[in-house]
Amino acid sequence: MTARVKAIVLSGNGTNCEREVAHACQLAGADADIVHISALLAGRVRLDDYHFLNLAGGFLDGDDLGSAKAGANRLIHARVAGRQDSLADDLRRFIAAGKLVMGVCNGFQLLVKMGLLPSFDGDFRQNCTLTFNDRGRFENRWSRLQVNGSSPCVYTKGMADIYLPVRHGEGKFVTDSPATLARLEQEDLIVVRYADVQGRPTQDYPDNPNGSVAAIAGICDPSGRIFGLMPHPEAYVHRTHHPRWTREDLPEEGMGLQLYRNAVDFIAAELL
Ligand SMILES: NC(=O)CC[C@H](N)C(=O)O
Repeated sequence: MTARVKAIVLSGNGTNCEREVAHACQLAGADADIVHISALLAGRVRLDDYHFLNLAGGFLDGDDLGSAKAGANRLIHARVAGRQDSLADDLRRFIAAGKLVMGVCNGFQLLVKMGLLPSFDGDFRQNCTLTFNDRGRFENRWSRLQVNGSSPCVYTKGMADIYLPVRHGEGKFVTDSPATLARLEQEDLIVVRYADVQGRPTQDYPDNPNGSVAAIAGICDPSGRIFGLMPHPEAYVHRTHHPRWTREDLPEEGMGLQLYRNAVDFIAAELL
């Protein structure tokens, strides 16, 4: 029997996209388990048994303290039952083993607030955040994304542009200093940028829905294996998810699925 790619999708404390993410992983050829975070903390399920960790969108802890902030503290500090390790220790081992982590929307906020992105030198230090949209309200709309073909990102390999929905109140990407932004640019860790109709990165609303600096919609770590983005790839895996599917001639497969396919293919080639 051939080995299968095993994806884990975390749920609980306010996630709401875990079923869509698990479905996308399955369509891409992986086995996918939705696992409540308490099962990991209780030691009933082990991260080690998986190849691909998915942090889904939602409203962790009701966005209290800022989106994903309380969730980040939980993952960093809570001990796994019967062990000295926290989930963050498990996560660091998972990452050191060359496994893949993708965070979408609330999951991206979680990765950034845990310091797992961009983690320039594997230092897991927080130097970016996602804060309130410039318009001061929740934005629910479709976005054009320009893909940086020079980035090491495993997930966007071979892709030039993507069309995906955003749904968030705190999607404005900012850095702690101009030096952090410069380094993200120099190392090509900015993977996707909000773009206008011509496909050019833009600061203008609504094409840039939140006012993110340098039109940043998603970034990766230097290995390209940890990736976070505000738009939702799991929400466009079929033609009928597209807002104009009854009027436009579209391929059967939605553009978001390729990100999951690239992840699963990478794992099959490198880790199985
Ligand atoms: N869809 C989401 O994951 C939303 C993330 C977060 N609750 C926000 O509004 O910014």
